[in-house]
Amino acid sequence: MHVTVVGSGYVGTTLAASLADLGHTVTAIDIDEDVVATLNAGEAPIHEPGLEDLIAEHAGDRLTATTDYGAIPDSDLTFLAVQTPSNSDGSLDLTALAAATEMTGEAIAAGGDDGASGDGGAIGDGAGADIAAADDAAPHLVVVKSTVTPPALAELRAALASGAGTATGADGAVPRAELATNPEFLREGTAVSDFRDPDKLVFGTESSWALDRLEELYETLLKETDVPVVRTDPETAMMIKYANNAFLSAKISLVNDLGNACKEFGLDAYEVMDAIGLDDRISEQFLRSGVGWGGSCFPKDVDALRAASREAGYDPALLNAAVEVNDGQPQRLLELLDRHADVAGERVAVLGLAFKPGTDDVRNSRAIPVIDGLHERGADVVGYDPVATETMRERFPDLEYAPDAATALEGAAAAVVVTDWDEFAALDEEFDAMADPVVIDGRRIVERREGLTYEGLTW
Ligand SMILES: NC(=O)c1ccc[n+]([C@@H]2O[C@H](COP(=O)([O-])OP(=O)(O)OC[C@H]3O[C@@H](n4cnc5c(N)ncnc54)[C@H](O)[C@@H]3O)[C@@H](O)[C@H]2O)c1
Ligand SMILES: O=c1ccn([C@@H]2O[C@H](COP(=O)(O)OP(=O)(O)O[C@H]3O[C@H](CO)[C@@H](O)[C@H](O)[C@H]3O)[C@@H](O)[C@H]2O)c(=O)[nH]1
Repeated sequence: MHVTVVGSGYVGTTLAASLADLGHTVTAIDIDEDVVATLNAGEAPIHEPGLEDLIAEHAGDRLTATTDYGAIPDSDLTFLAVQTPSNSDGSLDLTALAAATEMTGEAIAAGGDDGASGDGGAIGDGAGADIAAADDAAPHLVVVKSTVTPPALAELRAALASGAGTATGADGAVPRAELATNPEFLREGTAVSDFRDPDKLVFGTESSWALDRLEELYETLLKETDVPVVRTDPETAMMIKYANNAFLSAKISLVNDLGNACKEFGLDAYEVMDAIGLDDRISEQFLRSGVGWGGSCFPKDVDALRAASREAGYDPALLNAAVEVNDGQPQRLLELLDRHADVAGERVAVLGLAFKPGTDDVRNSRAIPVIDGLHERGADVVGYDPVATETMRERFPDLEYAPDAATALEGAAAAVVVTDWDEFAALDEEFDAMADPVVIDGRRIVERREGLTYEGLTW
């Protein structure tokens, strides 16, 4: 199939390159000219293991990038993978996605003589005009990949309809575009392999025609794997996405709540969690306590779900508490540090800047409140991350960034560990170069040993 993907960030680029790898012809559209140039040069605009190889293999062949929405009407379907950030009150900021949706609709309407859909036949040659539709006309399928609260889908439908307009079919006006949802569950750091081997696919459609299109698109994946497919309506599909993220975030917050209690009791939360993870009903995954959850998804999605629920008349108590616990973890880490060192005027190393290992993404990284707290204490902060230095530099341009962990630790009065990069587990004599070997570990990655003043956040 010929697929257009609007938005070439973490999700859109992974989707575009992976669909090309499945054999589809993919046009990636982004408003950022640098992103488009990078893709067309066969390079990845973001750090994601395996992505560079896929792009290098397919760029210029099955994968092309452009800033021009004109490719949309000639494609069989269009994915929307534009960002959906939070407003300052936590609610969903739909501005970018609604604009992209309307522009997609306009491109469909302006699709020209040979039709609004790759195989659907002619529908229109301009928005709002008197248009004679071919008998076999099908609308263009626009699939929302971005994460959008169920109530917000109404706004996207309106934006799509406003852009695309209707054509005159045999039985009267017919929409030129139909909306579906196909939420994404990939994790950063393992995005490419998550796409190829997902836990589930969720198709939210309003017609059997749209469902058939999605089944056709994912045919190879469905044959290669025994991935379960959830077929439902667009709103339920998006609620599944939010419920998934809400559940996982709340699980980590519960683990942190229990972990904080363990710490006060002088117990090791990891020993406790390893044991409860043996219960199939709990599962061993997402039981790692520490400095909390960050990233571009959990914080904003939980906030958007809370805001949308409140708007609908329900205040979700447990989700509110999950956020409260999460917000408290960086503070607890700093309080542990205070017990061992007065860092005013002292060099303090922050090991790990990315919100998790395997990515250069620092959105809502726990490193941000930790660095803020260190600055409040008057510390001289030096940060180190294997790949996220440049992205964090945008947030903290004046911070000192070390080229490696050893340099960051040299002469430091304390070190705090924020990201569980594997390489931190191998650190040993590097700590001996510290002015005072105080290590506060927010991820249980550094080995506790003789000669270190070591504190784990929950152990
Ligand atoms: N990052 C993840 O791990 C992840 C996983 C699952 C779902 N999601 C959801 O997917 C969506 C995208 O997230 P992301 O992290 O890839 O975002 P991102 O910020 O990395 O990328 C968004 C891209 O869209 C482009 N863009 C903005 N407006 C545009 C327009 N009008 N036309 C074309 N391109 C436009 C931007 O230039 C940017 O390159 C969000 O809704 C997010 O919640 C993200
Ligand atoms: O036991 C754990 C597991 C994770 N985390 C933290 O939780 C955050 C999120 O981690 P993870 O879920 O692995 O990464 P994301 O890439 O944010 O992926 C989540 O968010 C995506 C965007 O919605 C979804 O697609 C994924 O399914 C969902 O796992 C990170 O800060 C981790 O450090 C913990 O603190 N303890």
